[in-house]
Amino acid sequence: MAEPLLRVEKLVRRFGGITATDNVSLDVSAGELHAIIGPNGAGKTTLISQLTGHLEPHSGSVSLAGRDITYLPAYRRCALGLARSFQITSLLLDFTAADNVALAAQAHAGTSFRFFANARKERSLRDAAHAALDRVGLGHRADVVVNKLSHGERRELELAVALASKPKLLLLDEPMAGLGVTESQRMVKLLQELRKEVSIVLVEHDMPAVFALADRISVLVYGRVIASGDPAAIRANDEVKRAYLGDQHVVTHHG
Ligand SMILES: Nc1ncnc2c1ncn2[C@@H]1O[C@H](COP(=O)(O)OP(=O)(O)OP(=O)(O)O)[C@@H](O)[C@H]1O
Repeated sequence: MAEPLLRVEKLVRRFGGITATDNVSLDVSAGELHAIIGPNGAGKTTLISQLTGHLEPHSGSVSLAGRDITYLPAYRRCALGLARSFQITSLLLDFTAADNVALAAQAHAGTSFRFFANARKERSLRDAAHAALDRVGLGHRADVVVNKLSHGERRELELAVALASKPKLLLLDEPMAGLGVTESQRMVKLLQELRKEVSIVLVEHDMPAVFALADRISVLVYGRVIASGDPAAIRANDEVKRAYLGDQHVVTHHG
């Protein structure tokens, strides 16, 4: 079998007496959309932070395309093709949508933020920014200051920012959070498009969205993966039903 794009092995991270990720292991193949679900406090964000390099594990390992990245700093992982879209917005509110993406493209290209004036003018950065904005359907809003964008548009812009580094693997932490029904349907459609080009790890509480999008789902409860499988297997898993899905209305109206 081909080597997975991402391999997580026995990742342990404690906070005082809490084991936030407790021997978490999972594989993500190239082209896969792998969702991670679980109740509040299950360790999803802690897991993502260890994948991006914002948090060090106490033990275990993470490898990307066969390379051990467990202790690489975040910027080196980004250069290797890992991008994260944050649960809490990291956009520059007084800058335009295009500026935000151009800056991300510039950071990826390795040039200093001191030369931001150039990010605006530099043709290749501007083109990369517009291409990323087009991919998320925000091309027509390129020159709008982030402050004037709607919440849904900001979420889309965060995706464009993440795409600016041309990632192999995109880590998305609750992209649907705070979106209304129409906006989250748009986000699902957008992710359905993006997943054709980039592998995705998706942490999300919106179960209809997860079940509409995922190839595979891992369920975290108290820091442990209690099940991993395709959506049908997860939906039918008794332990998952007991621990998490319970009576939740798991339908696929985003389909
Ligand atoms: N910096 C920290 N210091 C202390 N405890 C932490 C820290 N970060 C997370 N925790 C604890 O680790 C556990 C896992 O938290 P985490 O935020 O990873 O869960 P989550 O599944 O992402 O939750 P949510 O769905 O609410 O975002 C929780 O018990 C949390 O209180």
